[in-house]
Amino acid sequence: MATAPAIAFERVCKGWGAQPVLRDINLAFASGRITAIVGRSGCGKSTLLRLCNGLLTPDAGTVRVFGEPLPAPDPVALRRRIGYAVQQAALFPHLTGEENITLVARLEGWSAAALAERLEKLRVLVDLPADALARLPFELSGGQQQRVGLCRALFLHPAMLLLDEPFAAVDPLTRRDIHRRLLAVHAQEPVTTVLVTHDMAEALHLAEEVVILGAAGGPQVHSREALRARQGDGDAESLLLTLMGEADP
Ligand SMILES: Nc1ncnc2c1ncn2[C@@H]1O[C@H](COP(=O)(O)OP(=O)(O)OP(=O)(O)O)[C@@H](O)[C@H]1O
Repeated sequence: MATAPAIAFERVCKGWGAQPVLRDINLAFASGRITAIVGRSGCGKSTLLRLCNGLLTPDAGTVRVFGEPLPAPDPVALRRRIGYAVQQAALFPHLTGEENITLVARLEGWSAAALAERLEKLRVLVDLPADALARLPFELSGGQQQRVGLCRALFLHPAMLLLDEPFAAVDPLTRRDIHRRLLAVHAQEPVTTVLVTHDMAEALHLAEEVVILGAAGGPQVHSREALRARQGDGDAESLLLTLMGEADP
């Protein structure tokens, strides 16, 4: 029997005032995969992501997460199963790296030993220097803040990871390193991941499936394999950009 998708959008509409943003969206995100969402600025990528964790509610249609329609009976419990990381990391400025990463687990009453074990595992996986844990966010580099944000999003063993341009603000070399780390984490803990990005290379490097949002006929879903087969490795990024342009309503 086929497994249910981790997230399913069924005829979902969302807008602001009279301005429709997402119209009649049907989409499914497979469990355990990384999917990238690309599309022109303002086409509704972040809106779509926030519909996945119930931060926003659709005007019409249904969002199902782990097979259950939102709103979940216990939205806080649902959100704790979903890691969420955004651009600039959005860390609590008055908490150290460690405190940021472990905050919710401490609220949940994890033992000191369990906290320490999980923290060390993630710290090593994302290659965060041990001394960075004791520092406040303003004392960390942008790349270290991103790593702290990633550890925080992953700490509770989420069933789903939502990443909203989390690597946009770091230099290309650091970004490449964090990509490597994210793939290493994903190999060990294959969590369903939805990544919003403007970076076509990032989308193709990290995701097996790329969704172009904002097309007149609805979202276009492309497998990385098919994109590479059509255009060869080097040019898959250009192909994706061309498809995005063609998809303009
Ligand atoms: N809280 C809000 N109130 C009113 N309008 C909003 C709100 N949030 C988003 N919008 C509008 O909805 C549209 C989609 O926004 P969204 O942030 O989802 O786009 P995006 O594709 O992620 O954009 P970008 O690539 O620039 O980050 C935009 O026109 C935005 O101005």
